[in-house]
Amino acid sequence: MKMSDYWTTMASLVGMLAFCQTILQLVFPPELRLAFIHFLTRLRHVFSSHIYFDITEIDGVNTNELYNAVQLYLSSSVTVNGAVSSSNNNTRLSLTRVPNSSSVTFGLSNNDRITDVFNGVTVLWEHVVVQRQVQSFSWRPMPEEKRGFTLQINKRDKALVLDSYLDYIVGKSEEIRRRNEERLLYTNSRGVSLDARSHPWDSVRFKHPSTFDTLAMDPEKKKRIMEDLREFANGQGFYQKTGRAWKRGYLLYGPPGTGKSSLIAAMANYLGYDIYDLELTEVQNNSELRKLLMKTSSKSIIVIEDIDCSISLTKRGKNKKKNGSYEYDPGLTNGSGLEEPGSSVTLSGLLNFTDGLWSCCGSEKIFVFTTNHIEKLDSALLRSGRMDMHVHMGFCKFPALKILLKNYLRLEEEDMDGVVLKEMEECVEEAEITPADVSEVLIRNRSDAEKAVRELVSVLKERVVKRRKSVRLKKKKEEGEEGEEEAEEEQEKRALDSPNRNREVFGFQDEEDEEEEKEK
Ligand SMILES: Nc1ncnc2c1ncn2[C@@H]1O[C@H](COP(=O)(O)OP(=O)(O)OP(=O)(O)O)[C@@H](O)[C@H]1O
Ligand SMILES: [Mg+2]
Repeated sequence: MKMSDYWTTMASLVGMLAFCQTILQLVFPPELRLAFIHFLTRLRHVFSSHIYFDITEIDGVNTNELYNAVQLYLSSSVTVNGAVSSSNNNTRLSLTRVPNSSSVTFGLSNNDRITDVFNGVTVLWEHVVVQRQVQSFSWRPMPEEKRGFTLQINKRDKALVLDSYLDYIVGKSEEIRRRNEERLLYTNSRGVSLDARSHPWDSVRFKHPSTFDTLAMDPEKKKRIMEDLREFANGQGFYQKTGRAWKRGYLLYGPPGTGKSSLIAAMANYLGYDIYDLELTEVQNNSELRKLLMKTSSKSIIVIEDIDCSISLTKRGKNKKKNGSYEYDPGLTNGSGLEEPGSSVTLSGLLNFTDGLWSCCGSEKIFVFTTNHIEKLDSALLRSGRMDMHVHMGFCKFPALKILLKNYLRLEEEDMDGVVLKEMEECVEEAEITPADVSEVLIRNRSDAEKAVRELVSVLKERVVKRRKSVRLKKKKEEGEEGEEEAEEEQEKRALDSPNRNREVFGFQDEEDEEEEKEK
């Protein structure tokens, strides 16, 4: 064919295309045009040797976890698997960097394609993004996008893809997430639309440095928690065999600053789970609570912090409504008993949240409640099955103190003066000091380890004196006596500061003797 003939044919083809497009636009109104294109696509699929699978971002009401898995898997294929990226030189990649994230994420651009090879079979992925129809009236300012991946495979490879390729992708994506060591922290806010397509949780990258190594707590207790978590994460078979929902509840209780939130972060880092921090006061009713639960993904920790404060708890039976339901006083009544309209998260709603049928949608979920006042909680909330493990986070003891010294000052036990260590060991429990307070002293003096230890010892002693004073005062009040408090306090201080002080001066010997007497 001559060059001029070639160009003539090309020009007539382009002309024909333009004509067809004009006809299409004239004949079909915009809504019908899309349907017609869909029809043509289907027609092509029927006669094609290929089969297509659509994996949409939203699956009915829930987020489609397979979509997220494919996205993560493909983004890693693009960067890690040279074979894939080199065969897709024309692929356009989108680059994203989420706030708080250190890494850049690659992804397929809208409506772009990429090939992947699995067990010698080549498959084609397309990232399909379609603008939703802009409605004449909408509460949402921006038109929404409908996203999904289309997987194109040869019909003869269908069995292989369905049997193992998709499982492989899910497994691989989980591995990538764990490796990235970046999890998401979700939170809910009031008034978020809960329709099927929207996501009621806002998320940020979660990079909390707390781990079980940095956590100051009794090593035995720590070991038990870690074992429990490990057994839970590996327990799919067990939960299935015993007919239990694959979930576990933890109640963390103890005074402020003892590490409850730090433990939650350590759990998330240990298991590689996301955290859903549920702000209960922002939830308006049970049905909203249920919808929030439905939109959580598996492998996650659902946290309600300070359950006794975020929502003022009324024990079951105390605040029974006429219709037989029980309710929380969400702190809005100010004790007046007048409830704000629209706020009716009930105790049974919360119990269902943790233990009802809905709690099993998705699997591998851990519920964690924290409180400073366990005695305020309804016993129904605390029973096994809801809160399987109760963890008391208490004041700092000597083993925990050693962990803090190691973390903050890099001081091992053997690096320290034996006398100082002994002093700390003797004072720390009686001082009733929280790990947060110890951390504060150590952070303040972190550039000078010696000074930090000195200050810590003096803080511990001061607290011991104060505590003994308050105990004595209390005792005297009970006995109705007035005492020589000042003099006794002074004597106590001198005893603690004396270089020749021994256990008798400290008064420990007396206490032990007393205890021995009692035992006798
Ligand atoms: N057990 C601990 N191990 C290590 N650090 C701790 C521990 N407890 C407290 N801290 C330090 O104190 C700070 C406060 O701790 P955290 O927020 O975990 O306490 P909390 O028990 O959740 O307190 P609250 O009841 O007020 O929420 C943390 O930043 C952490 O550095
Ligand atoms: Mg906390």
